[in-house]
Amino acid sequence: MVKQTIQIFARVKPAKRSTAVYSVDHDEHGSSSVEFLVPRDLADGFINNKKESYRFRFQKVFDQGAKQEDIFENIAKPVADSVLAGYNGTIFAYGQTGSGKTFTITGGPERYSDRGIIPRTLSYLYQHFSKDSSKVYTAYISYLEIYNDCGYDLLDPRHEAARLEDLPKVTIMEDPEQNIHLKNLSIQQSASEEEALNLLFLGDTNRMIAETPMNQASTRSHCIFTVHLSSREPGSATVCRSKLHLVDLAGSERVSKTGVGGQLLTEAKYINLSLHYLEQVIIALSEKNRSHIPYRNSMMTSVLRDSLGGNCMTTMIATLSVDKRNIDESISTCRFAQRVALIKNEALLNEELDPALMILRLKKEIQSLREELAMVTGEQRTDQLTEDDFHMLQEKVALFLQDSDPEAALDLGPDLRKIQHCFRLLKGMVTEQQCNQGRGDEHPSSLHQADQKDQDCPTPMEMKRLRELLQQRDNEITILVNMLKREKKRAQDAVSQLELGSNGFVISRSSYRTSDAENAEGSWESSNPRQTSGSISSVSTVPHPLHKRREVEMSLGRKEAFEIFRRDHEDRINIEDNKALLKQRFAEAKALGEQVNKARGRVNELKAQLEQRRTRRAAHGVTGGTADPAETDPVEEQLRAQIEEEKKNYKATFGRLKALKTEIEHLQLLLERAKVKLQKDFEEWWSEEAYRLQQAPPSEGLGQTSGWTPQEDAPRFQPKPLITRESSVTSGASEKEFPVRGVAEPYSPSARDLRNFNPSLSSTSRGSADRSALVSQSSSLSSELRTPGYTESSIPLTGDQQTDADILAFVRARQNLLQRTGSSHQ
Ligand SMILES: Nc1ncnc2c1ncn2[C@@H]1O[C@H](COP(=O)(O)OP(=O)(O)OP(=O)(O)O)[C@@H](O)[C@H]1O
Repeated sequence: MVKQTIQIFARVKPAKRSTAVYSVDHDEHGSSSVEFLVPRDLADGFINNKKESYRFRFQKVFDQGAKQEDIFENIAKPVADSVLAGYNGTIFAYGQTGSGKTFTITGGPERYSDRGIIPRTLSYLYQHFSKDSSKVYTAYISYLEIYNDCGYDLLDPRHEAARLEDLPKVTIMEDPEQNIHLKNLSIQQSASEEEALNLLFLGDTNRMIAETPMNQASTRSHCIFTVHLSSREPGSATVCRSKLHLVDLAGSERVSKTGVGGQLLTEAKYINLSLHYLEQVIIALSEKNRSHIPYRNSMMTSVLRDSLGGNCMTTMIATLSVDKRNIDESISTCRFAQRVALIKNEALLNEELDPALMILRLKKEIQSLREELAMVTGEQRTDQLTEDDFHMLQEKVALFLQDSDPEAALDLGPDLRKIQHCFRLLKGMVTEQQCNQGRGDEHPSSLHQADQKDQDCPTPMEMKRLRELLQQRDNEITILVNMLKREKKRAQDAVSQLELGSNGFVISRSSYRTSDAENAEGSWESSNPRQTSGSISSVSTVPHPLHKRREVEMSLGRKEAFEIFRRDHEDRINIEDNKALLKQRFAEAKALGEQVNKARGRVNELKAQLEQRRTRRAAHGVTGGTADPAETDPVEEQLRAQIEEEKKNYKATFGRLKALKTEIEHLQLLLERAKVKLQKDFEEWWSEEAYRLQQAPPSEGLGQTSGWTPQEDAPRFQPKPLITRESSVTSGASEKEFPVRGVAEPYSPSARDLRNFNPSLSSTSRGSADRSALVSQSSSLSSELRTPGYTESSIPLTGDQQTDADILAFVRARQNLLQRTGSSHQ
């Protein structure tokens, strides 16, 4: 058992604006402290120039310049090492919104070097698995989001979540031993780093997709990424199981400061409530003699119960923002950390016997005991030995006696009849020898005769010995039968234990959600997951998380709009940079691949030369040449040295290629995610604009300056599920007003609507100025429709073939009419 207080670290986020007065000091013991100097309030009308100083001690404080690599090396690596050694580990980030929790735990979305603790730890763990051949490792991953005290499974494999509520709901269950079970949380096997990263990106993407402007999940929810690890030495029945929780908590700011209302206030209350409960748990734990710790008050504290005051090595990272306006929040984050540092955990090595392996072992033991028992009782062989058997046994005994080796054994197999017969033979020989010694050697008799005689008239001494032997055998049989019974009972117990799943693991055994409480309990992995119930075996490989999302079908106009939206999107530069980097990395990988192949080719070539050289030397020796085969050949030596050199070369290049592959995969995932985000932003913008046009009064809407009536231009749309405004969408008025089909059809703002639109502003923060710009562009579109020079591509189309055909027919008819009446140029 390792007793350890929770380790606390602080990280200061790089500041853009003017910062408060603060300093970071490192002492000679390796720990550091951060100090804030805050001006005293203006009091009683006179200026007090004194400053209040707040100093907080941490294991280490990482100032603004700290790299992700430093954070991993100093904070995450030691925790990962203890998880590999079989202890549970938790790292959680705590701090106000925007202070860098997600950046620290998951990483930034732009650069490979911005990878956070999760991807780096996964890399480290899988590298360790491949290096350590003394153990067999298995890793499973789960990703839980807690929002408004409800749990959601972020690894939902259906990839269709448009809202958080679409994700499977995870609930907490507690067994009589007070172990927490998370029902409906999928735990997916991950055989490689790539699969694990795919799962991380799948979870992050589900989180992002489910996020709406009303629910900025990253800010308002807690996320727990867990690696469930099991390891065992080959053939051993002892399994080491450990868990690593990497936790990104919700923003810790106080409600009063956030100035929120309505739905947001409810959410903020929940966040603050759960962080308040976290604080209560931490206060209770840091107080001596407190028997009740209020874990059950919130889902988050229930899930993290082991990490706080339990069987876990826990580390907290306090993320600090040193902007002037955030200084009080940073101070309260530091205060929280100081309390956390008082909590003592007791981490245990999570070793247990694998029931399945135990059963196998016991079965083997039972089988060998059965054989032994059968041998002792001879119960399985009731038939008589044949003449041939007698003959063969006689020969064996003779050979055994002739063998001068004192260790020589008489191998008769588990057959009591044969053993007894041989004993009789040997006894006869001994008796005969004794008789001969008494009477001289005048009556040598055959072994068989001795056997007969022995059987006919046993001496009293022999009788006594035989009785003793019989008694001994009876005792042996009783002992063996008892042992057998005991083993059988143990095996049965182990089977029932396996069925009950009564080990210390607290997460549902089946990979995908289980529908009943029974299935939710028990071990999350058996020695052979493919044989367990549930579908854990079916998820050994993870499809690319983002490819499975349904492609949004776009009309031509919408595609054009999307192109412009993309061109002007704030992420475009990053995307382009990453694309260029990816291209460069691909080229490097190609070159390295060629180098690897060349090095391999050279090794093979040198090996062939070496072989040839050896053959030639051998042939030379055979044909009477002078070369001494024992003598070292300098050419051969040189070839060997060259091979070694090339091999080193090959290994180094191959290592670089492997690292490059990881980087390429990461970049690809970043690009995929950026693509999904872009698509999502576009959809949101599109729905919002269509909605706004729908709501706009005629004077503001289309057709104000044209002969194209407002009714004709009234936009129709079907909003995306991310923003639900069904009530306004289905307003009867707009349905009636549409003259072409008489039913509400989706409306697509034309690409022209977007020409001067600046998507660098998020859909939520975009101001009304942009919207009116857009509206005026949209209205100019109607005037185009009046002119004979318009092209069909400039007409707002819906993407629905039939509707578009109707619109175009209507526009053509209208133009014909205008031409005929001579009003086309009015
Ligand atoms: N150490 C850092 N170096 C560079 N950029 C950072 C750093 N920390 C945070 N950032 C940037 O600051 C912004 C906010 O960070 P982040 O999203 O990690 O904050 P957070 O604490 O997780 O916020 P929330 O509570 O809303 O989830 C992001 O754009 C992030 O990339």
